[in-house]
Amino acid sequence: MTALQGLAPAKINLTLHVTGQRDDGYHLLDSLVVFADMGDRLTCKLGEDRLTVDGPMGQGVPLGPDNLVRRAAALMGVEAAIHLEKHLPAAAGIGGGSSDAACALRMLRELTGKEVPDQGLGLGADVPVCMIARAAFMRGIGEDVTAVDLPPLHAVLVNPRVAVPTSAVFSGLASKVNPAMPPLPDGLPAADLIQWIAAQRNDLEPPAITAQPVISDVLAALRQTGAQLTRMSGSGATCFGLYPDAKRAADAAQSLQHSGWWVAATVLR
Ligand SMILES: C[C@@](CO)(OP(=O)(O)O)[C@H](O)COP(=O)(O)OP(=O)(O)OC[C@H]1O[C@@H](n2ccc(N)nc2=O)[C@H](O)[C@@H]1O
Ligand SMILES: Nc1ncnc2c1ncn2[C@@H]1O[C@H](COP(=O)(O)OP(=O)(O)O)[C@@H](O)[C@H]1O
Repeated sequence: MTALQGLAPAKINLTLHVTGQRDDGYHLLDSLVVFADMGDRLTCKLGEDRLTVDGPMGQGVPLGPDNLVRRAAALMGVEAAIHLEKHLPAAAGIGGGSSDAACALRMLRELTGKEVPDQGLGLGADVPVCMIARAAFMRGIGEDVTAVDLPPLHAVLVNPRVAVPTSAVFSGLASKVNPAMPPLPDGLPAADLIQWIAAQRNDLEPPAITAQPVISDVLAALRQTGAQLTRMSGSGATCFGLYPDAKRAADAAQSLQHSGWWVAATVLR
């Protein structure tokens, strides 16, 4: 029986503008999303229905039918043995569960030849963008995904090891209707792109900081490493800093190792 291996990369919202709310409570988003060169690792084989989890962040990940990779197999209508090597913190604003689900869906699509219903939207608003796992604009509640070419960005990701539930952060928004992103000019080099991103927002940052004030400390620590831009991703608590090159990102990550926080230097694409 063929076994496939895949990477479920961390998802980073470089910008996240909340522009409205639908009648069902879901919020309308306008977000520029990129993916790291690191993440969880999955192995998938058709046959027995089984999930095993290990890896440095495997503790506490649900093993039952609510795990998003098991829900991915159920959505595809197949039984599969899936092994998940967890490297990303959960409930962290970097789509760990959504990216795992998307990776499982891609592998099951390849193994079965079946189409993925609705690009996996039923498993979470972040799953469609995680299906393409490359730089994209994400709009609607997450279902409207358009790939975009960006220069690679050198980054450090920092999570203070506190879980932030997404729905609670959306509920804490002071305003549900905020300005959309302006159009992104074509072909910006990295330095100009970073300036453009700096002029945008993550509207979920203030309510996430209210829920977990340590996020302010993470942003301040990243600023002190000389990052060109610091911001929170998604509903938090993971924050990122952007740097002009890989050496400066690696040095920044090294200088944050003593914090006890989860720290990763990476390239975003
Ligand atoms: C906020 C974002 C930004 O990329 O990222 P994360 O912080 O999760 O990484 C995503 O929209 C999260 O996507 P995902 O985590 O898949 O969301 P879901 O499981 O569908 O929804 C979890 C909860 O978030 C809220 N939610 C989510 C998406 C959206 N457009 N509007 C919402 O209001 C709802 O309260 C929902 O019950
Ligand atoms: N494969 C998975 N990995 C991590 N968390 C998962 C997984 N499947 C289900 N979950 C649940 O989903 C919740 C949200 O996790 P995650 O997708 O990592 O967060 P976020 O939406 O903030 O990026 C977790 O609290 C966890 O209980």
